[in-house]
Amino acid sequence: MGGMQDTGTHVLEIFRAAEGQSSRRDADVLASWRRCVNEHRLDPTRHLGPRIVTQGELRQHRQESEELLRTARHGMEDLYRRVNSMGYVLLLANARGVTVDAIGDAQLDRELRHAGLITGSEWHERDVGTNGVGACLASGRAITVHRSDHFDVTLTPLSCTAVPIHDTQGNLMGVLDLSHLHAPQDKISQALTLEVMKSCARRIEMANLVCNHRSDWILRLHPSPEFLDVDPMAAVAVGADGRITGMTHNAHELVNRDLIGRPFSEVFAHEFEDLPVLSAALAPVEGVLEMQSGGILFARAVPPTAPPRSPAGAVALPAPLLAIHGGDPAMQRLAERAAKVVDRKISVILRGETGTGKEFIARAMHQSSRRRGPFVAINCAALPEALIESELFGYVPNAFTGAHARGKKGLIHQANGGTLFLDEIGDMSLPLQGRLLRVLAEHEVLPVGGTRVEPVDIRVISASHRDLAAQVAEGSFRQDLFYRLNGLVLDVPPVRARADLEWLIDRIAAATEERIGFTPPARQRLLAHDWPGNVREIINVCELCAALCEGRPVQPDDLPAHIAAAAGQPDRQSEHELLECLRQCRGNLSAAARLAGVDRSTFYRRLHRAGLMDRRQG
Ligand SMILES: Nc1ncnc2c1ncn2[C@@H]1O[C@H](COP(=O)(O)OP(=O)(O)OP(=O)(O)O)[C@@H](O)[C@H]1O
Repeated sequence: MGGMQDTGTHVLEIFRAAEGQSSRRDADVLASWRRCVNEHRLDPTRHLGPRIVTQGELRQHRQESEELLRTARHGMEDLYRRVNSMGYVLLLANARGVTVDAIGDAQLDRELRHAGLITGSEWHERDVGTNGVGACLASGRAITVHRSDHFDVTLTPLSCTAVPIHDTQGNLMGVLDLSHLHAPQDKISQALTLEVMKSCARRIEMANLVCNHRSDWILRLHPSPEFLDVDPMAAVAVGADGRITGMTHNAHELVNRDLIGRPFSEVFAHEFEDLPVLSAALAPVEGVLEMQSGGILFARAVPPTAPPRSPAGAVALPAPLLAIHGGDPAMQRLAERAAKVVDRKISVILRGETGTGKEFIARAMHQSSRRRGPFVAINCAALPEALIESELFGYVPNAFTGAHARGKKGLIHQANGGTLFLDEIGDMSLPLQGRLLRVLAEHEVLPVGGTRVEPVDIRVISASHRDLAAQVAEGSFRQDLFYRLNGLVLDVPPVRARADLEWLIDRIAAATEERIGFTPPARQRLLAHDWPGNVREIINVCELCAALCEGRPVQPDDLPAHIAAAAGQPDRQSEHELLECLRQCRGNLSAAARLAGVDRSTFYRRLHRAGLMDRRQG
């Protein structure tokens, strides 16, 4: 990268600013510099550069950011079309600062890679110093980090304009960043970019609100009437019970008070029943809405486009749990039961074969809960016996030969305020089971070599592919620990028993970097394959296809031979046999499946394969 700032001058300016000297830099940039020096203890003389996460980590980040990716993609493409060939790259980072999507000029590929402006780069301010994504995440505000505003001198040729994207509940979902590799010296050159980016984020949030709140009234808001219909400044969603259910971030600023969950009439000086009057059908001119806090806004109400949500008795699932399946009845039941306990002190055991998504579900439960601490996963079978104790419980300074002089926090401590996921709990040794029991019973950890216990607040989700009750009976698992862990048992079905196979394949395909798609014959082969239990096999196939196809749709020939051949296998029951089972059982799917000698999901899949049923039914 050319145009780098002189290191000495740069470092000096940062240190002076961190000491509180006045500066002509923007206040948000100065605040970030100060955080970097005083809180994160970063050294401006060192080249920090973004870490590039592993492929596995990237897949995980993309899966967790599914809603963000879906929400932002259209807006990103639209924006990129306007700045194409102008030396820009558009990045989408999740709330942890990891780039989960990027659109850039293919001709600049080498330069972009060199600068780390690619998917999988991690831009948290704590690691990389002041940068667009990191500073935007830290402040929650739109920002331009222009050239020498960057903390790391090697980033100073760049100009990065980053805007926050919020979900409909007001939580920061991620950051959209437009970076220029060789921006002009003058920061004012980027003023327009900042405004364009803000408007792009606003429209993304607006589209997301409309898409996620089809059953609610949408109220578009603007301080003046001219833009109300074409580009409203903000919007809120109002549910059938008259309470505000969602908003775009600007609504919060426009109305200047908390909105989510509040009755409409508490925020505005109008009754919920008045909303139809503000709808376009009844009011050819925009309505004037008075706020309870004083002041007025122009408003246009759009009626619901879908029937009301949550019929009596149905559980409203939080988004992360909603995203663990695509209509499989057993998974739906699992998600509903899980949703009921996410914020309770009930221990959960996830039971299922290896690779069925136990950790994936545990993460979704953590994300659905109110716990703000981290999710820490421990594979009890993979930790080396000699290390397991110090890894779990930590140790005090110089606790044993080779120990770190400053001591170390254990994994249990790291999960404080969050969720501890204990995978393969059945493989834990009996002595360690005893120590874990103490942590769970007393809510405190005793580090190795220590004499003072430290309090911890953790929620435990454990997983096992073994039968823990049988292990208790044979004496290899402590009964008292079993009772502590065994609150709610959730059985995770293997892939072969899932009725949402097509959804699962599409979801995993969409999470590949190339976002692969399948031609109809390839899709048919994939659906006809008898998958084993492990989701990882689908991941492997999708990644292989992504590598082989380089962006074009996947053909049957691109699939591994055993899958490409699947459609010709004669293992299927004939259409006649399937229909006969159904007829004998008067259309009762479960009974027909029993009659055919298979489980319900397999029977259902066979019906689908034989073209006798739409996969979305049933
Ligand atoms: N519903 C899903 N959608 C997309 N990917 C999934 C889903 N469920 C699981 N996966 C992916 O499948 C892989 C295996 O899942 P996970 O590690 O959660 O399984 P596990 O049951 O905990 O495995 P193990 O028993 O080996 O620890 C992971 O990469 C995970 O991200």
